[in-house]
Amino acid sequence: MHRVLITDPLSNHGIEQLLQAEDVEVIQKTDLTPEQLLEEVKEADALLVRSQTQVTAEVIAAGKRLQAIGRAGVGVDNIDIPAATSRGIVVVNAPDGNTVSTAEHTFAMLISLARNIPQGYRSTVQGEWNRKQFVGVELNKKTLGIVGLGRIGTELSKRARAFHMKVLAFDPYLTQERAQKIGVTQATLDEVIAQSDFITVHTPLTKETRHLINRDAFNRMKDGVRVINCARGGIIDEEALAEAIRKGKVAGAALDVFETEPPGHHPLFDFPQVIATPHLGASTREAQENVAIDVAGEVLHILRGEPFKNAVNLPSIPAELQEKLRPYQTMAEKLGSFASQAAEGALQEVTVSFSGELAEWDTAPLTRIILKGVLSHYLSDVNYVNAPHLAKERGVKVTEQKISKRHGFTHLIRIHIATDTGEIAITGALLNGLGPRIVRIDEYSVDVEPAGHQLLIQHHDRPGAIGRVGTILGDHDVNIAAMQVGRRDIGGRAIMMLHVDKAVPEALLEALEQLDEIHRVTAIDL
Ligand SMILES: NC(=O)c1ccc[n+]([C@@H]2O[C@H](COP(=O)([O-])OP(=O)(O)OC[C@H]3O[C@@H](n4cnc5c(N)ncnc54)[C@H](O)[C@@H]3O)[C@@H](O)[C@H]2O)c1
Ligand SMILES: O=C(O)CC[C@@H](O)C(=O)O
Repeated sequence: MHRVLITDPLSNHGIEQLLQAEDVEVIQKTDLTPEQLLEEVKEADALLVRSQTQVTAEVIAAGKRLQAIGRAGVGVDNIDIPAATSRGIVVVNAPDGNTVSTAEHTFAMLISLARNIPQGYRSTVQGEWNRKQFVGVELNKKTLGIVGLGRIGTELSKRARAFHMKVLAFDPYLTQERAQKIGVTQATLDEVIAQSDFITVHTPLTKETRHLINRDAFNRMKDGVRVINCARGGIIDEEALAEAIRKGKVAGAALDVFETEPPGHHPLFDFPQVIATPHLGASTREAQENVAIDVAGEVLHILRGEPFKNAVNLPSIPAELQEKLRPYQTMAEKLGSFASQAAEGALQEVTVSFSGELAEWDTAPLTRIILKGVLSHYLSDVNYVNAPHLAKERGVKVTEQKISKRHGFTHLIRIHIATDTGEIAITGALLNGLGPRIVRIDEYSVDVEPAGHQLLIQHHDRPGAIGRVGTILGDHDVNIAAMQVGRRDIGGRAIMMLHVDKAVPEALLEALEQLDEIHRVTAIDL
């Protein structure tokens, strides 16, 4: 039974699929104190949040069973992603579900700002009839500057164009072609700042975007500019904004998000030119149902070991590529595990080479799975989410290579492991009708199914060696299911690969090592 803890208000309709799932227990507890959250998360297999719950490294450490963290929304700045990745916990979000709602809220803030609607409302309901104080401006023919032309920025630009605004957009990933397609003018950040009558930000909050709109930016804006932030508090430097309003540079500001939330009585609220809402961009029935449905479905897939998308801490894999790579995934992990068990010494480097048809594909997901197989021999709690992170943390160099030439096989995966005392290379292939096979161990050709209990014996090629090994296994009641022998030269170095029916006892390993033609014996369990 999977336990899913939900700590922010989510649409029940959205999480219906979780509530109805027979293999899921849903615990909904909102407004938890940090201490209560640390207690509740201990037994959770998945944690679902919106933007209020702070999923800190401490919370993640307390969540010993956590496999997934689901964010019912876009921004994941309330989740310690590196801490989750380090623990191998997948973080998924719902990037599309609240796009329209937030674009509409931003546009509502734009119009409210232009026409002083909140101020007019407050004055009128207080019994005033002040028709001179709230004179506003038209949006028609004005310039809207958008910083961040992603999902929300793009939807907002459509609405601005419908009001005959000129739209300037700055986004490092915006192409001229796309700008023309959606009817905006691609601009630099400086041009947006200097030429816009209204400036709105729609970027994530990152170290690059924190205080992107700062004092220097305000000084370069048009007099009477109006600014909007429905993205994340902190993209606009609030102190610099207050100063720009005081100096008369900024005619108005509309804020849905704040550097600290809730903001309490924020100094900016003392300015009549400032209008504010409590992070309502995504607060519509439609958005909340969308994001809850999306993220609940993703979490369910993760808990059930099914394919999922929208992982924030994993590269997204196109469905077509997922289908291509799926047959190789099990083999990749087995090969990685075999290679690390066959290696001797402290792991230093892992080099993965793909040849044949595999060399033509994006094989990074397979490299992740191989790395999981390799590291699982040395570390517990390794999965393909944290494998690269754990390798890097331990100074293990990981290299991926593509080799176009074929070796008689339609594709090959070769894993070379270098340790502080030596190296070994294992090559595998997926044979039609036979499944995964190890076809080379170092320079020896073999045909080994990477499964069950294996014995890898490195020995000197000598008459009777095989017989003596067989006798010792028999003496220890270990039956041989299959056996492969490979050698370089007659009388030279050679290997035996034995597939045996049960785990190899330590006493058997010691007995084999007594034979003077034996160099090394390794038990490998897959
Ligand atoms: N107020 C709300 O309730 C609410 C709701 C949804 C999203 N948001 C916030 O809005 C943000 C944008 O959401 P989205 O769905 O459009 O995200 P998105 O990822 O689709 O778009 C973000 C865009 O910002 C651009 N960008 C990144 N760094 C930049 C920089 N330094 N300068 C200019 N552009 C930069 C990216 O290239 C991308 O195109 C989210 O990160 C989230 O924080 C707020
Ligand atoms: O959940 C919310 O209400 C806000 C979500 C929003 O900030 C987001 O980043 O998606």
